Amino acid sequence: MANRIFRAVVLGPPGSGKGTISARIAQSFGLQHLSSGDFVRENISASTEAGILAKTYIDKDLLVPDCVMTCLLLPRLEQMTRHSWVLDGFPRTLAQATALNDTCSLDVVISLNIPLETLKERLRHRWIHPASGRVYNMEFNPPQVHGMDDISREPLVQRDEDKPEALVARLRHYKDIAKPVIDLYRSKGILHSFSGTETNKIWPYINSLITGKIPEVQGASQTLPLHSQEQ
Ligand SMILES: Nc1nc2c(ncn2[C@@H]2O[C@H](COP(=O)(O)OP(=O)(O)O)[C@@H](O)[C@H]2O)c(=O)[nH]1
Ligand SMILES: Nc1ncnc2c1ncn2[C@@H]1O[C@H](COP(=O)(O)OP(=O)(O)O)[C@@H](O)[C@H]1O
Repeated sequence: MANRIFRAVVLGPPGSGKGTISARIAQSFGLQHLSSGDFVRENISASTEAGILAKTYIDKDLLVPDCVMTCLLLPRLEQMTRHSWVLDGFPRTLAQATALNDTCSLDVVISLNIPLETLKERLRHRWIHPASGRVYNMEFNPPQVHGMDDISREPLVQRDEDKPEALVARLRHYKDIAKPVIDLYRSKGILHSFSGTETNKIWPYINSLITGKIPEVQGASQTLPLHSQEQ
């Protein structure tokens, strides 16, 4: 468990492994894992005002507007001033990065550079358990029982936005809006970029980066829920 507050953000296009790597960071270092996609999906399931609004954009394969995302995310982060966390999926735009900057300071920003063909292939095989946000890949981390979540045994689904026809436009759009965010964190001196086609090969480098940033971390710690609801 970290002895001081530590905050990391993981940036990357859809399918780059933000969720997978953030879950490993959370588990290895005892941090909370916060996922913007999960927040959005929770709000859609709960039919909150923000969730209903967000769904109208997601249904059109669009990003949720900055003001909706910041209203969803920032109050949660403000409640977690005494917790260390790793955040994936936010910020995605410069406006979100600026709003985050006004709320808290970050120790590390990890940017994942994964080739386009690899992203397409991964997302084609990505299946999720909607209720928990648990993510599977039919090749990389298949479920124990085909098509079923390992814990609840409920059916897995493929998200509409992961279907091949929606993918290329999504990935192109990511590049355009991510550049100023990456430039901002590079100028602050906290950006660390990792390239490759396999999460398992990138992971040791990320692990050693974070170990170096929080030397007081006592190695692998307790297992936490991957998609934490903690306040
Ligand atoms: N084949 C393969 N799949 C991976 C690898 N790393 C992650 N995945 C899978 O690729 C998909 C996208 O990963 P995810 O963490 O959801 O990416 P995100 O959209 O950036 O959060 C998921 O189905 C993962 O299980 C890898 O190294 N190889
Ligand atoms: N920071 C954000 N800004 C705008 N929209 C977001 C943000 N995070 C999540 N969303 C919306 O929720 C959807 C699902 O998010 P996520 O699970 O992070 O998907 P992926 O990593 O596959 O893009 C996104 O496609 C987008 O519409």
